Amino acid sequence: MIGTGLIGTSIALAMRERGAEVVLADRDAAALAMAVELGAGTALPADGPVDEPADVAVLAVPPAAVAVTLLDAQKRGLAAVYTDVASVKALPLRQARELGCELGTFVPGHPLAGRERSGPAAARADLFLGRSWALCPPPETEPEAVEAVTALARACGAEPVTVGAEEHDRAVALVSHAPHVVSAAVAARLTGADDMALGLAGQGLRDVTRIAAGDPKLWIGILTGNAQPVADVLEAVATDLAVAASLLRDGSERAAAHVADLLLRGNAGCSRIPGKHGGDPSAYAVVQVVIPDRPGELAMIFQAAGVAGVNIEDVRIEHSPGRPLGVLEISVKPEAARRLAEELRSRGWSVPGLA
Ligand SMILES: NC(=O)c1ccc[n+]([C@@H]2O[C@H](COP(=O)([O-])OP(=O)(O)OC[C@H]3O[C@@H](n4cnc5c(N)ncnc54)[C@H](O)[C@@H]3O)[C@@H](O)[C@H]2O)c1
Ligand SMILES: O=C(O)C(=O)C[C@]1(C(=O)O)C=C[C@@H](O)C=C1
Repeated sequence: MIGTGLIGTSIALAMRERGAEVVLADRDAAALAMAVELGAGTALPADGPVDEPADVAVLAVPPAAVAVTLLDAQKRGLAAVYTDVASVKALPLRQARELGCELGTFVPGHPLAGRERSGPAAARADLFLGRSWALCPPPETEPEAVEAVTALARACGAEPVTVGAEEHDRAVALVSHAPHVVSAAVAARLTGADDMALGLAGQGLRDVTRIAAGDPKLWIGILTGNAQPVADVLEAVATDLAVAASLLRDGSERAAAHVADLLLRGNAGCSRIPGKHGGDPSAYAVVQVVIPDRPGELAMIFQAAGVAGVNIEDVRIEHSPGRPLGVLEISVKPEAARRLAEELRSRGWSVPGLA
């Protein structure tokens, strides 16, 4: 593993859980030491060739560092197969080609999972469970190399998806990169907000701005590395926003109907975002349980689900800090929803829906 930040350490931890031997490197000694301390693997000697090449070397460094890191790793003979995890794919591949890297053993990759925090301390072995992992091998890549990286992605619990580098970049401009900029633009409005306004912030603002907390240094590399596709999406979003603003100023009923059209298109777009397993999000039923803010409450609810023989597919907690109650939303197979609701009611919890 070269690069022991959030993604590199998360992959290393996931592979360690599956019993793999992992060797780690990072130019930042503190990041490397933390990853070793977390049990992600052992440190690779700083330079020179290695006695025994690894099966796969993962380059988990910023997009602009991928090609030079690949060249260096290949010169050292670190592994049989190489992959990276950068959020953009055409740029590192083009740079790798220009630098004369060996492309037969290189499988550009991108796990579609992450966090708004950087560094090894934020790493999680379960980060990739149920997520897509894009693989963008160029024509030169050997099938055995693709197979090895496919197996790595699967071992981390992800679902490999093979796609061309340019097509990948256009897709993530829409589903990841432009949304990041939009989130940042909303959050940026808050810098001058007064404390009273900020005190009124609810979950909506937190949902829209979570990713805006991401590392600007990493993100500027991602955005400039995928500039044209991101700019295309941002221009379309900006047009929608400008039209909505001028319609709201207009204030007429006809104008309100046009704004409502944007909101309806928003609903339609939301409903197209796949659920946890990449399937139809409506495939699960949601059981809502009112929970008192007491220690042990969640454990008891999960135990009750186990007693009822109900597999929990996903959970989410809605609660306003400082309030004594919250709502636990448990996603289950539709046929199990009523059984779970009855079990929870029989144990004294309030389950308002599913009469
Ligand atoms: N953060 C996310 O949500 C996310 C998700 C998927 C993919 N990615 C991609 O994963 C890669 C790593 O991102 P991260 O979030 O783990 O960042 P990070 O900042 O947590 O970690 C990056 C690590 O790479 C190291 N590094 C930088 N240049 C290096 C070099 N030349 N040689 C060796 N080490 C070097 C840094 O010291 C750092 O420890 C990026 O390419 C990013 O686009 C990020
Ligand atoms: O969930 C987050 O915090 C992320 O930023 C993850 C996210 C994404 O947009 O989904 C961000 C960039 C990566 O390349 C892959 C995943």
